[in-house]
Amino acid sequence: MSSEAAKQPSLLETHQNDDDDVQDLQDGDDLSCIPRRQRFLSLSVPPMPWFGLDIGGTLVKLVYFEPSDQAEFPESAISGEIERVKVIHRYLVTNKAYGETGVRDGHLELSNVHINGRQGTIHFIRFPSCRMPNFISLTKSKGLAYMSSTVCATGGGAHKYADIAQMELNVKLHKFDELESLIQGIEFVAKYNPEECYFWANPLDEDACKRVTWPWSGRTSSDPESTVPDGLQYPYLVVNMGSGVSVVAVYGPSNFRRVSGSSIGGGFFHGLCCLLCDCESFDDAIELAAQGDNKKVDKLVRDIYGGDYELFGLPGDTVAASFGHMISPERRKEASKADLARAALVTVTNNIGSIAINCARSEQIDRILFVGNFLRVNPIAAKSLSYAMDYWSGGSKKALFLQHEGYFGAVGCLEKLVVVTELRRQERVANGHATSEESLDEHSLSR
Ligand SMILES: Nc1ncnc2c1ncn2[C@@H]1O[C@H](COP(=O)(O)OP(=O)(O)OP(=O)(O)O)[C@@H](O)[C@H]1O
Ligand SMILES: CC(C)(CO)[C@@H](O)C(=O)NCCC(=O)O
Repeated sequence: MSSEAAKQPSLLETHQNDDDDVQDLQDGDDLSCIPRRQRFLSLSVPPMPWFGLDIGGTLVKLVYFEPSDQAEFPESAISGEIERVKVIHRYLVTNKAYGETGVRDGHLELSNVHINGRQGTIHFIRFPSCRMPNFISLTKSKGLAYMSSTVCATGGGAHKYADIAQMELNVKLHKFDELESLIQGIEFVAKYNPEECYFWANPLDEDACKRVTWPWSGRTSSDPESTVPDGLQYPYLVVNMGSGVSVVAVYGPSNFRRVSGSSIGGGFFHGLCCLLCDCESFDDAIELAAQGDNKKVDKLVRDIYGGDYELFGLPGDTVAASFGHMISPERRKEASKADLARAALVTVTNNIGSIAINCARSEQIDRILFVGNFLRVNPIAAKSLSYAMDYWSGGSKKALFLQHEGYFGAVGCLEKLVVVTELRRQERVANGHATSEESLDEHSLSR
């Protein structure tokens, strides 16, 4: 972090785009001077802006819904409130970076989606979880919390930060379970993006290897003439590779079970690379690993057998012992930082692959969906998992991947606005404040 940035430890150090005219949130701006209007809070639909927040062990994922339909503001909205929403909106969508650490993944933007009865675009933003205290201070100092008095949050941090949000911001976090949000988010995004799901064909063949779309739409296709291959039908297995790893078997909408997990995940890889290779960031660690050779570090089956372990079908180039060569001082001298980073990557990937195939076998599931930010900028892991699922299942099980990798929890949480709206409506009906329209609205709480 630059010394300039260090003086301003907030997410709000803007890196503006080329457009000089963009009106932005500046350090002097304080939106809380615009009076809070009870009118908004008296409606059952939560006030804009709408956010979904997934506060994970390493990264916070923030998704922001930008309405594109006409009813952006209720007729009752006052100009101050409208201005405030517009300023926040401009700030979020005209910047690609927020300070040193916040990033908007513009390439993932998802338009024409429907959330809570509104049509619009979802924007995807992430920043390190260690910046949460700065995020809260910023939200407080800029008065942003006045608008979003209803925040849907998931991930461990939704619990960890609930009291602080209440005390510092007077904001109630509506907490939703991270795995339920994850599955809901996956199904939501895949429904809107036909290109979302893909697999790697010929994963280990550099020339023939390619990404192939796996049409999700196939899951609902009843057209017997259809040549579209099967989509992601139930049941499917989700392997969420975040800081830690959770494995979830999904049998139908709202019917899922966490079947396994592991602490040897993205956090382990990142931590080990910082320790052994002096990496400053996850992206550095991945870049370094791409240049390394794990065979200089890992002991292979052929190092032990002189070839394959035929009786039990273990090929000679299978890793027998991760980091196994490192007991030798000579080998330690020969192994470069890149080799160590590659070995760390292979260790984590193999461990996850092994858990995934065992879970898929015991649950009798053929489609294995790998998600989570460990897969960000990490095709080595994705290709290796693809090969492993195919090899160890004799071709019966398939590794599938999703474009929005680590954002599904936040999206599922955003969709939970439907639940919050319903709760607000019920509260208003119970208190005798509901309009006749609200009283008649039988919004579904089914998901
Ligand atoms: N820019 C990044 N900074 C830090 N880690 C990153 C980054 N990009 C990818 N990663 C990897 O993604 C992992 C975090 O993934 P993800 O955001 O899905 O999980 P999380 O929600 O933080 O963790 P958990 O679900 O275990 O609470 C890190 O451990 C790291 O391996
Ligand atoms: C603790 C969570 C669920 C937090 O997201 C995740 O980091 C995880 O699944 N870790 C692995 C825990 C285990 O060993 O099962």
